[in-house]
Amino acid sequence: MSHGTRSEEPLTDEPVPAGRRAVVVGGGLAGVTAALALADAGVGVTLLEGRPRLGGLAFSFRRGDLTVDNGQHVYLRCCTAYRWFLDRIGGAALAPVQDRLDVPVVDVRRPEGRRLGRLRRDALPVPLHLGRSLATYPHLSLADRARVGRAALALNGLDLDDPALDDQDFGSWLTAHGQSPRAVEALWDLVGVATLNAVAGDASLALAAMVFKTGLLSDPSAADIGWARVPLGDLHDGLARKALDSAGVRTEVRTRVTAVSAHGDGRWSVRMPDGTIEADAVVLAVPQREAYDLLPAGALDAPERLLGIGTAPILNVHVVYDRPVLTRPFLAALGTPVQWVFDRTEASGLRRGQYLALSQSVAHDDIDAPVAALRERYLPELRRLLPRTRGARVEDFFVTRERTATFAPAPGVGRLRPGARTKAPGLYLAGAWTATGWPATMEGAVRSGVGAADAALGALGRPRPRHLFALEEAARSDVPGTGPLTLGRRPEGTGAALRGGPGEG
Ligand SMILES: Cc1cc2nc3c(=O)[nH]c(=O)nc-3n(C[C@H](O)[C@H](O)[C@H](O)COP(=O)(O)OP(=O)(O)OC[C@H]3O[C@@H](n4cnc5c(N)ncnc54)[C@H](O)[C@@H]3O)c2cc1C
Repeated sequence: MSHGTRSEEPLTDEPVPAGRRAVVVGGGLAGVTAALALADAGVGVTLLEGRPRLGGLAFSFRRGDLTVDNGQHVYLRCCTAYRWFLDRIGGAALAPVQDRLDVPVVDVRRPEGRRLGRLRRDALPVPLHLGRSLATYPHLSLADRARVGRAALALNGLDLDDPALDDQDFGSWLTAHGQSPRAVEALWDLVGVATLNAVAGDASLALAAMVFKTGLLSDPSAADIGWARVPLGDLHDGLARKALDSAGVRTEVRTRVTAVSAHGDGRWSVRMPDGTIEADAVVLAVPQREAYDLLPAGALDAPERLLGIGTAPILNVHVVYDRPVLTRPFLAALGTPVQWVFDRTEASGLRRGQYLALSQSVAHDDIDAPVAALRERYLPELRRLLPRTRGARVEDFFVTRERTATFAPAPGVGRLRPGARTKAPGLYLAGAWTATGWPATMEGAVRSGVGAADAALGALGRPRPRHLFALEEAARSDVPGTGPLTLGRRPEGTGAALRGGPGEG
């Protein structure tokens, strides 16, 4: 195989000049981003993906007449890199952001019955934009509301560049700042579990502070929630593929890379079951375990650190009812194992009834449970949460399990996440698990792809495409002197992605 031809048509009359060829391994959001960025800079790019589709951990599949997402994905207005990505692939209009943050939160445990609260923002400057919502949030006592305000201000005062933050857990910090177990459950974990895929006690203070500071306290509109109104696959596979094709990237799916090796003259060989591709730069945009397996000796000082980055599961419970049972696009729940519920009807193509997806983060207890047990657990909970389900018939019930949905954002994980550059010239790392400063999100994945492409373009002597998302360089690295791109400080406001974030009955 060589770059410059696709199966159907020649990409260009001009062959890509020597010294300007790159292979990107892995067609998740990180890899697609890196491939687009490199191709936009005039590099000849081959993108190799082991599965039959692009999109990595954020994909869709067919189940009868339904198009199902493997897991509900949402993002926030402050996810500027992911929004740039949506624009770049021509998908922004298909995944719009709500006009103004509005999250219905239903508590079903209260003695007086089911109670609805709202987390909303006003058109006021930070932090006043959340003041009214917090002051009237019915799931917290008056005293807790006042203490939450004080803790939010203290959180906002933390310096995200202080490496000591990553050694502490968020739960202990919250306790030390007067947060009651109820405040943790009804507010901090409500947001934190969905964004970090960990409860406060298991989360790095650095990552939690990053999420809350950027998502809630950087800009009044930062936490407005966006989600795809079409199947994820339409964006991350269909439109991404189109954009790659028109940028001249040669994309090979069902192509698993088995080895990556350096020639010694600065060039690289990328081996697949049916051949080898030569390149001047290689971006490994695969999960950390696969990256560890593919990294040549000496590429990182302590490659075993990659194996120290844990993973955390997310379960999605899918229920199709014979009638509408939820009147909002999504809701969050308290006092029940149900975390977030989304209306998936329109995006899935369902014509009759309503399709709900329950997004269950930190799903260690459920991830291996049989479907029958999950059905027995969740259907009664939905009857408590959504009264209209009580008279409705369940037409379909199934689950999707992502055992390694995210990296575990545990204290100390920051030290284990490598930057984009390796010690092997021409070899770069990308993936939501690399040192982006973000938790495992679509935003982090896109940022990492931009970072890897930036590093490769510098080495290849190619100018950065003007429209490419701008990350700021940060001087943190596990490879002294290489200065990889890490924390992209938000160019225009910022934030975090709610996982399982966005619908009341
Ligand atoms: C259920 C679920 C819900 C989520 N919810 C949200 C959310 O609401 N908001 C949010 O922002 N994020 C969410 N995330 C996280 C988000 O999906 C990921 O952080 C992001 O998609 C990771 O992208 P990536 O490119 O870094 O990695 P991946 O998506 O893992 O891509 C890596 C790719 O490399 C390929 N690959 C691996 N080895 C090889 C090889 N040897 N050769 C070729 N290809 C290879 C894989 O097949 C894969 O396609 C969720 C994830 C899951 C699973």
